[in-house]
This record gives sequence, C-alpha cells and structure tokens, in this order.
Amino acid sequence: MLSLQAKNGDNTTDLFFSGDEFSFESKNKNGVYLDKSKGIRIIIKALIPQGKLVLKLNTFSFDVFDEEVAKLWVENVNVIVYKDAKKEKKLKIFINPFGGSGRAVKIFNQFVKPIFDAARCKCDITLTEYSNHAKEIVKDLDLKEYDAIITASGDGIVHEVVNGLLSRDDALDINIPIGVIPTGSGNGLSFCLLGNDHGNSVSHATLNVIKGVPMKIDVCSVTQGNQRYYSFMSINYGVIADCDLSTEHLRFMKDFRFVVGALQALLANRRYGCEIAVKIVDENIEKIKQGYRKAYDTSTSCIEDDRDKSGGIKDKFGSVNDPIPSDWTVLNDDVYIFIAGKIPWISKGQIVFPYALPSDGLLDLMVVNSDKVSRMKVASILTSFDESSHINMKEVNYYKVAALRLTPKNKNIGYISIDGERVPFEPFQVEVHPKLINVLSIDGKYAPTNF
Ligand SMILES: Nc1ncnc2c1ncn2[C@@H]1O[C@H](COP(=O)(O)OP(=O)(O)OP(=O)(O)O)[C@@H](O)[C@H]1O
Repeated sequence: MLSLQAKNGDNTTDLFFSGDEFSFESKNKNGVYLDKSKGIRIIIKALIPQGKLVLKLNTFSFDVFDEEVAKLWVENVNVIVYKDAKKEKKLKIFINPFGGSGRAVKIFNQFVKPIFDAARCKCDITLTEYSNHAKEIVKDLDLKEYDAIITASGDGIVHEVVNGLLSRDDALDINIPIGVIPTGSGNGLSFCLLGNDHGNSVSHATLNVIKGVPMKIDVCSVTQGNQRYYSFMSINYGVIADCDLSTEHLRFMKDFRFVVGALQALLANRRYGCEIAVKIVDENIEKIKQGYRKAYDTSTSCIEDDRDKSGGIKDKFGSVNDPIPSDWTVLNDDVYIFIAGKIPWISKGQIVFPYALPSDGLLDLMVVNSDKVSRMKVASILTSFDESSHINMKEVNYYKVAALRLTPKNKNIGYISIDGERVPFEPFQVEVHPKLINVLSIDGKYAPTNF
C-alpha cells in the first residue's frame, strides 16, 4: 500500500499510488512544503511485505518539479490502486476486547489504525461490552453514515453484525459491506477472503478493507422453535461443535483449543443420535468438484437474485415447525460429525468445505455416520481438513443441499452451534438465501482452495 501526499502552498492535492500493495493520502498543513518554484514533494506511505505474513507501513518521499506531471501521474496511479473501490471509507468498527486471546484493542491500535489513518479512512469505533452488543447497534445504525461495517474480532461478531443487519425492516435493501480484521480465535471468514497464508494477518486484512469492493454472499436462515437466526458460516452438531463450545475456557490456547476439544470428545466416545432430512441437489463428489472449478474459473457461480423483496425475508421451505417436505431425503443415523456450511475455511487450516461458493444458492453438508467408523478414523478425518483429503474418504458423505433439518435424538449429548455460537439443543431447519449480505473483497472471490 502506498499513501501519497503532494503539497503546493496550502492546497493539498489528492494523490494516490500503488501497485497491488499501495494506497495514498494527501497531506495537511503539517506536510513538508517546497516552494512552488522548486516543485512538489510527494510523500508515499507504503505497505511493504515483511517476510511472508506481514505488511509493514513505511514512508518514502520524492520531489517532482512539474506540478501538472505530478498530478497526472498521481491520478493515473490512483485509478490503478483503487480500481472500483471507494477511497477514504467511513468505517463503523466493532472491536471485541475479549475475542481471541484478548489482545484485540492493542492489535488494532498498533497495527490496524495507522494503516486506516494513512489511507484516510474515518473510524467510528465501538468496543463491544457484552454478547449481542454489536447486533443491537447494527439493528438501529444509520447505515447512510458509513461505507462499511468492520469487525475486529473472530467470527462471533461477524455473526452478530449479519444478524443485526438481517433483522432490520430494510434487510433486503441493505448494501453496506462487512469487512473483517482477524483478532478472534476462529477467523474463518478472514481465511476465506485472504487464504491460508494471510487469513490471520491483520495488515493484509486492513488492506482488504481499504481496497475491497462489495461482494455478495449467501446467508442461511435457521429456524429453531420460534426463533430465527442467520448463519454466514456453519451449522454444527457432533464432534466439531464440541471442539469449539466445550473449550471456550481455553481461549488462551488460540486455535489449539479445537484440538483439545476433539480429543476430549473422542476419548469420551460420544455418539450423536439424530434424524437428518435434506433437500439434496448433488451428492456426486466428482460432479461437485467440477462444478466448483467451473464456477471458480469463470466466475459464474452466482445465481440470479430474483427474490420478491416485499414482506421481508421468506423461507420457501417453511420452518422447523412445518412437516418435512415430501421430496426431502431422510437420513436416520447417528453421527460423529455433522457440519453444514457456506464458506470453505472454518478456521486456520480447516478447509472443511473445499467446494463452497459464496453465492451458488446452496449449502455444503458433510456427514460422518458413527456406524462402522472407528474413533481413529474420526481423528484422521478431523486432521485432514488442512489438505481437504477428507472429501475422498469413503466414510465422509459430502452433499450440496438447498435446505435441511436436524432433529437430535439423545437428550443433551453435545452442542448445536451456529457460526460458532451456541444455540438451544433442539431441532432446527436451515435454508439458503442467495446473496443477502456483502463482504469486502479485493478480487470478488473467496481464496481458491486448490482441491
Ligand atoms: N465485552 C464482551 N464480553 C463478553 N462477550 C462478548 C463481549 N463482546 C462480544 N462478546 C461475545 O464474544 C463472542 C466471541 O466473539 P469473537 O468472535 O470476537 O471472538 P472469538 O470467539 O475469539 O472468535 P471465533 O468466534 O472466531 O472463535 C461472541 O459471541 C460475542 O457475542
């Protein structure tokens, strides 16, 4: 990232330059001033790669003697740098001071804020004070005041922001994008946007916010009892839900807590009884793989948004309280793993759904039945997500579905989680709503999963 300033008398000129890693700012009266006859000094603030994982903010300057040439150069560079992205964004930022290992505020002030300042973004910051605080604020936020809502947190605050936006009366007309700065322990959405190497890098994530444009993504509606939740990431029952929710007290371990959770669940030999009913669209893994590749290469994954916008968000398959539609398939087995999701990564190195697409109108579902599967095999499935080799294992059932319902059978064995947040241990139904939310993305895609 570069930040340029040019000064000529007291008039500042908007100067921006960058290749892939640059953005700019013009300078105020404190900038170094060269007399007009001597030219213009251009100050460049650049995000320079430092090693593989971090971008570091540096400042350079050079003098230009012809003001017109300087302006032209800067204007052209500006177009290259920002492309369609809005410059100097006004950001509503939520920081969860207790997310991840509890260092979000320090990380934000030290590494994120200086980059936003260099790019002249305006930051309106709220430190979340309790669970659902961000959701409450977003529900009543004057969205016209901002260009994006940013979470400096894990996926929990993203979930709150999504739910806050979609519980508004104007939910179907909302275009404000969400940007993510990964300071939580999971950070699944950040990995989807930035890939495995940079998903935990706050400097890359900040650059993604600065230079990102809105990208539409699907969101799932989940009905449970008389409640409705929205899920952008995953819905979990079985070992993976246990990994997350039984280890909340181990947050200091960062993502290693998920390993501890898996060991606990397997040693306890828990079986998770349930009935799963699904509206299957595809269950042939080769066809699913080809569909993903084609959609990814040609960017044709988006289904048309032809929803009727009157009367808010409507579930076309009804709710969990309705009879199961007759064309759904009922899988009546106990499971070790049940996870349905809309995004490839659920946390660092955990590419559970390598064929998930942001806006194909479908949910990816993975089920591992507990019949005839050893605990060793479950352990090997859980440790295969980094290379997504689980999709080739015969014990793993991978589906593309439009909707599903899960009814737990054994009372209170395990947890049910939506985007990592615990919900009551009761039946739930999920369906996908295409293109409901925008996220900021530089290239309009999730990172490739390469599998
Ligand atoms: N001040 C607060 N006190 C207690 N809980 C909070 C506070 N602010 C937010 N929360 C809750 O903390 C939970 C976790 O938030 P967040 O996603 O930021 O971190 P994380 O759990 O470390 O990351 P991940 O969800 O990816 O594992 C959310 O459910 C949110 O509602």
